[in-house]
Amino acid sequence: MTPGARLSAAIDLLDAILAGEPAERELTRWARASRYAGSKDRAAVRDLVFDGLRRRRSLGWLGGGDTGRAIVLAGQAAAGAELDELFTGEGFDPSPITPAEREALAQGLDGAPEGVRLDFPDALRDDLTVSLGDDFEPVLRAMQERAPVDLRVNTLKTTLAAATVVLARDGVQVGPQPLARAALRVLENPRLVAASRAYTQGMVELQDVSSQLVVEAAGVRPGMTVLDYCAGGGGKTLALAAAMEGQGRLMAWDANPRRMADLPERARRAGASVRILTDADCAALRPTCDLVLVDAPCSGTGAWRRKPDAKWRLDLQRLESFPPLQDQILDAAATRVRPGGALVYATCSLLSRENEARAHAFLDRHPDWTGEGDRRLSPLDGGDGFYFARFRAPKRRGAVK
Ligand SMILES: C[S@@+](CC[C@H](N)C(=O)[O-])C[C@H]1O[C@@H](n2cnc3c(N)ncnc32)[C@H](O)[C@@H]1O
Repeated sequence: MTPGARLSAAIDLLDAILAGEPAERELTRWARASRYAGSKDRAAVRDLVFDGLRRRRSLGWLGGGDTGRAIVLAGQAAAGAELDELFTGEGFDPSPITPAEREALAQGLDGAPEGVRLDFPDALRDDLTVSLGDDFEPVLRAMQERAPVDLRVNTLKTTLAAATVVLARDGVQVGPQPLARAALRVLENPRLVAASRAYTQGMVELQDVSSQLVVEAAGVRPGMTVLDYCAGGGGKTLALAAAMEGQGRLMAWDANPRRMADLPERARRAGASVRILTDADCAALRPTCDLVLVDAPCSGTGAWRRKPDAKWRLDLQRLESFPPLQDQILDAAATRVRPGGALVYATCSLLSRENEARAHAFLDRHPDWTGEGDRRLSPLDGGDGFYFARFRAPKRRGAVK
C-alpha cells in the first residue's frame, strides 16, 4: 500500500468506529477483506487508527470536524508530514485538502475547550478532576500517547537475564522496568514479541507493569490456596501461578467462561498448573482460600491508551452501572476467603467511585474485616492506571475487630 492508501484505509476505519463499531472488530474485518495489505501495512493502519482515537477530540478540532478524515489529516499535520504529497486525490490517496481544512489546521488548539485539548468526554470531567486532583492534566496528557510495552518474565521457566538474551536473539531489545520484580520494558521492536521464541515458549507474557504489581502486592506465597475470581483471559492467573512458584492450589473462575477459553493453552505454555472452575465448582467452593483476587469489571479508564475507543463509549449511565456490580462481586468473592485469609480488589480504573469508594463501602458492609492498605497507579507511575486494595478476613467468622 502507498502511504496515501494507508491514510485512506485509516479514514474509512475511523468513520466506522466513530459510528459505533468496536475498533478491534473493525480492524480485523478490514484486514480479512484487504488481502493486498501486508503486515507492515496492517501495523501502520492500526497505528493511524489508534493514535487517532486517543486524540479524537483534539485532532478532530484541528482537522475541522469529528470525522476520520479530520482526525487523520490533523494527525499527519502534527507529525510534520508533507500533507500535499499525501492528500493528492490520485490513486488511493485521500482527496486534496480544502481551504476550510487549511484554515482549521492553521487555527490550532487556542481557544479549544479543556475536554478537546485533553481528549476526554465532558461527562466525565467531575469524576476525573475529583479522582485525579493535581494529576488531572498530566494523566490526561499521558493518555493521549501510546502505552509502553511491558513483559512479565515467567519465573516458573526462566530468569530476567536469560529472557533478555533470548528476546535479543529475535530482535526484541528490552530494558529494566523497576516497578515490578519480574517486569521488563520493551525498548525496540514490540511487534516482534508475539512471534519470538521467548514468547511462544512461555518465557515471557505481554503484561502491563501495573497488572504485575497488583499480583505482587497481593502477597501470594508458595503453598497457598488461591482463587482468581474474575480470571478473564488469565493474565493475572498466570502471574499468580509464577508467584506461587508452582506450589499450592490455584483456581480460576469467571462469570463469563468463554473469556477463559484460551487459559488452558496459555497455562500449558507457561508451565502453570491452574484448575478452571465451572459455575457449579465455584458455587460449591467453601471459605477455604488463603487469597481471593477480584480483578473487577470496571470503566477501564486506566487503560484508555490501549483501548482508546472505550474512552468515547463511556458515559455516565455506563459508569454508574459498575459500582453496584463491583460491590456484589466483592461480597460474593469474600465468602470464599478462609478465616484470616485475604481478599484483593483491583480495577483498571482511575475513578474514585470504582476504587476507594468501593473499598470503604466493603469495610462498611463488613466491619469485622480489616483494610490492609490500597494504592492507585496512574500512567505517571509508568504503566496503566490501576487501583488495588487488600482486606483481611476476621480470624473467626462473626468476630468483631
Ligand atoms: C477486568 S476483567 C478481568 C481481567 C483478567 N483478570 C486478566 O488479568 O486478564 C473482569 C472480568 O470480570 C468478569 N466478570 C463480570 N461479572 C462478573 C461476576 N459477577 N463475577 C465474576 N466475574 C465477573 C468479566 O467476564 C471479565 O472477564
